[in-house]
Amino acid sequence: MVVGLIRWRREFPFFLKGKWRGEVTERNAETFNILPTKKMLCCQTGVCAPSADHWIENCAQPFVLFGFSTMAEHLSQSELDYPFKLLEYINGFRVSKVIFSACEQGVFDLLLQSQKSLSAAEVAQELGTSEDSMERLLDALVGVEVLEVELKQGTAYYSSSDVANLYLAKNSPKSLYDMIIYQSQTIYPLWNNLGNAVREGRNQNEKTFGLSSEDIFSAIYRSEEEMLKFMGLMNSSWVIDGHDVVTAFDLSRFKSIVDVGGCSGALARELAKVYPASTLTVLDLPKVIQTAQKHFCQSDDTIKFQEVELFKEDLPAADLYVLARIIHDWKEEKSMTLLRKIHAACNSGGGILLVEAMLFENRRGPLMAQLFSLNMLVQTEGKEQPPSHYTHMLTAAGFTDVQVCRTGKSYDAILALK
Ligand SMILES: C[S@@+](CC[C@H](N)C(=O)[O-])C[C@H]1O[C@@H](n2cnc3c(N)ncnc32)[C@H](O)[C@@H]1O
Repeated sequence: MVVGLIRWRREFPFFLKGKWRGEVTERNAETFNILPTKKMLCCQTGVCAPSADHWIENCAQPFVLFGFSTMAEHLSQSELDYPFKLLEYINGFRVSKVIFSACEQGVFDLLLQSQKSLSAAEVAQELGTSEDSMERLLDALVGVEVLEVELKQGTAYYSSSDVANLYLAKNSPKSLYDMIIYQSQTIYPLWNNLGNAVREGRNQNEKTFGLSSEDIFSAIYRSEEEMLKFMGLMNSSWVIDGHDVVTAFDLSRFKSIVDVGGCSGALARELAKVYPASTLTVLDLPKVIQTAQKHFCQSDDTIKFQEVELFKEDLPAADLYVLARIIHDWKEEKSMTLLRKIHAACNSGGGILLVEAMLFENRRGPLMAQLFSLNMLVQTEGKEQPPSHYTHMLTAAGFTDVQVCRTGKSYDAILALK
């Protein structure tokens, strides 16, 4: 038993909500440096943590959840008595579907707009659904703590939680609606063929959508509607993760920044907010740039867009190249070609920032990155990697001074210099 962690748990009520029921054993303590004096946890995989306080404030909570709750080999005695966590995982797909379905039906938007709690009959009538089915859906949403319920004279009245209003309502500035729609309508069918992907070792675009598994972006952009949905997915990630990623390092010395494969421009906008003295240019395929300009541009945009076929055309010179979720799409040789090309185009004294969900070196997590890697299997030709792998690739492409920063959220950053 590790005293430091027990103290830490007492101080963070979040951790006591019953989400994690495992004991800390010597073995799972190995995954982290546990610092009893600081009463905090820190990853031991060679990453930078600016300070203990930074970890406590910014990193520790989700990090710990993913780290500890997924180590099957470290299941505690209580988990052996009754497999709470295992059952939660086994039913995880149902929880996802409850949230997906409620978003698709417009439940969260209706509850936000109504300004008062509504009965299942009222929600069903407004949304044109079966009353009994809607009541079950609303109850399940209460169970997963995104709705609240109150009984008045035997009738249940449902209202949104703050979390639902902020992240699940379609028009909230922090809405994850587009992410949910893509997960529900594209990722979920692909994951239905996960077993096949594991057997065959390749993506499931052909089996799922009848499309060639060779050209991954032709499959992803198979129609204008699919392209918009994918771009919406990419866009919504940076609404919640963008700030942490762009402030992982001080990038203010790079006066010209190019976001390579920058899609809707969401991450470039975050960079522009934090580094207003730098110019920001988004490079992407012509049809993506045109769609970004048509559907994602904002009136106060300072970012520029440029159509480039990354593997066929020259790249513009710049001080910093940002590659967010690019390397994880491709086979190693193709990624190396791109990294070498960027190194050649980069101004001297410039650099490259890789943004990816990075695996732990010891292979024990984070669960989110492990799941993303399986997602790369079913949809692309790439995979997620630990920092040492990216470091090796960057060094082989000619970059030096590689620094890694774990944000403690879904995406991490690596900066290297020319
Ligand atoms: C996984 S997405 C990442 C998007 C963005 N960086 C982000 O993190 O939100 C990969 C991006 O690379 C772009 N891309 C793929 N192949 C490309 C190519 N050959 N030339 C230019 N861009 C390409 C895609 O259009 C897409 O925007």
